[in-house]
Amino acid sequence: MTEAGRFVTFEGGEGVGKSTQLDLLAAHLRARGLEVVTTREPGGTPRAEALRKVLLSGRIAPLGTLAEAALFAAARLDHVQNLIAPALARGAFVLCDRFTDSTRAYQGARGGVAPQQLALLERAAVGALRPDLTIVLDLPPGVGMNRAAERRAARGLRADRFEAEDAVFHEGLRRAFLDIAEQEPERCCVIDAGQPVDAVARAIRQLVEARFLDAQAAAAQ
Ligand SMILES: Nc1ncnc2c1ncn2[C@@H]1O[C@H](COP(=O)(O)OP(=O)(O)O)[C@@H](O)[C@H]1O
Ligand SMILES: Cc1cn([C@H]2C[C@H](O)[C@@H](COP(=O)(O)OP(=O)(O)O)O2)c(=O)[nH]c1=O
Repeated sequence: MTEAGRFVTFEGGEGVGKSTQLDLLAAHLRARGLEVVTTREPGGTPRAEALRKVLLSGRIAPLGTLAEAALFAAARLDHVQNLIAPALARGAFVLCDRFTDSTRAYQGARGGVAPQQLALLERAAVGALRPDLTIVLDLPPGVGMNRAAERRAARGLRADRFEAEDAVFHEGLRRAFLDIAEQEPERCCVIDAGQPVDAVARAIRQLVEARFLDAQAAAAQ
């Protein structure tokens, strides 16, 4: 468990619906009167957002995946110290779009950085902090990539460093997230993201309520 608050992360490949579902869960929890902080990685603080720009531009890629992993960790260190940890200490729900599992999947499983090196970077960035719950949104990569491409077209954006990777990369990513969920079943929950938005949102609400809010209500009785 984290400190007083609750730390929930959303993970999965591109276009699986992480930010859509994060916003819906935030609205639901706020309607119940809870303090909710929504954030994302890489980013979440001004310094980490500056690192995000460089990472997603692809300018770090020539330095290799270990250097990329180190920069993701640097962004995460600032994010944890200045936003996530203080919010948890206040007792807030912190909902984060991607976190350490994205580094494990993208830079580790797909990028080939050794697990021991990733573990060192992770420890330096987050210390003992672990998400209380990680929601892994699972979708065949073709569907997610199409969704992400439609979203980009609607916003007039180009594919970033990772969206531009090929189908084999994205299929491997899906497997990597499912493997993480299998290894840590108490922390991770896999949800079928191919369902309509409302059905996915309902599944997530039920999960969060059962895990955090029902238990709280029972303890208060
Ligand atoms: N369950 C869903 N079914 C169909 N389209 C969806 C669903 N969830 C999200 N989308 C759409 O897919 C695109 C990507 O969703 P988004 O939440 O931005 O994904 P992510 O944050 O995982 O990249 C958006 O245009 C969004 O409206
Ligand atoms: C947090 C994190 C993200 N990433 C990648 C995954 C995404 O391609 C990108 C973040 O872009 P973003 O637009 O937030 O993700 P999405 O496309 O799912 O909406 O950075 C890593 O490679 N390692 C990490 O540790």
